Amino acid sequence: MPYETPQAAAVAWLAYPQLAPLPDQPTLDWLFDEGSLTRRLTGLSHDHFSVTPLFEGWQPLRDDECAALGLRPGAQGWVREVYLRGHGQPWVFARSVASRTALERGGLDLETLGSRSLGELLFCDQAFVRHPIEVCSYPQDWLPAEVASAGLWGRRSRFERDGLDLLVAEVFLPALWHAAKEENR
Ligand SMILES: C=C(O[C@@H]1C=C(C(=O)O)C=C[C@H]1O)C(=O)O
Repeated sequence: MPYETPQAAAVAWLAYPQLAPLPDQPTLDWLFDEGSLTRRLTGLSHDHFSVTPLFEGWQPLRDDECAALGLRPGAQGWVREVYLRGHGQPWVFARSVASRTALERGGLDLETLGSRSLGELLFCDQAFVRHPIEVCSYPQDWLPAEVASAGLWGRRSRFERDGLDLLVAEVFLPALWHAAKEENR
């Protein structure tokens, strides 16, 4: 199951100009990097990168997701939740969603993605345009229990191709920050 929660956990997604105080530079550098996170993690892990699906299925999307995708509240969508792992450790929790109507119009098969990275698909297809990244302190209740903790940075952005919108949210877990620090020592 995805980590369904009361919608009340209000989440404030902020674009870069709205962010005050700013986090430190290494954090900003990860949060607002517009390149493929899959590729960056593959590099950081020296090719010991993997994707583990946690949940994939149709669900009513959360209110903040419907708002970002311009859908009515409670609209159905495809939900894919995964860990992006380095050396087998969960480094990032990612949740990607798209509306059922947009997916049914065609062109993107998320159901058969499995442990292949969605990032490869998005970044290999030049037609996808990435919209500006927004960040938040990700609600603890929306994380899998084994990594749930308050105050973790999350980010999201919309990838768009011919009217098909995919909203990708990524939450940076403590093991990622640890690995990134080690790399810079
Ligand atoms: C958007 C990207 O794709 C990543 C891969 C995902 C997946 O396979 O489900 C989910 C979110 C992303 O972190 C990326 O690599 O930048």
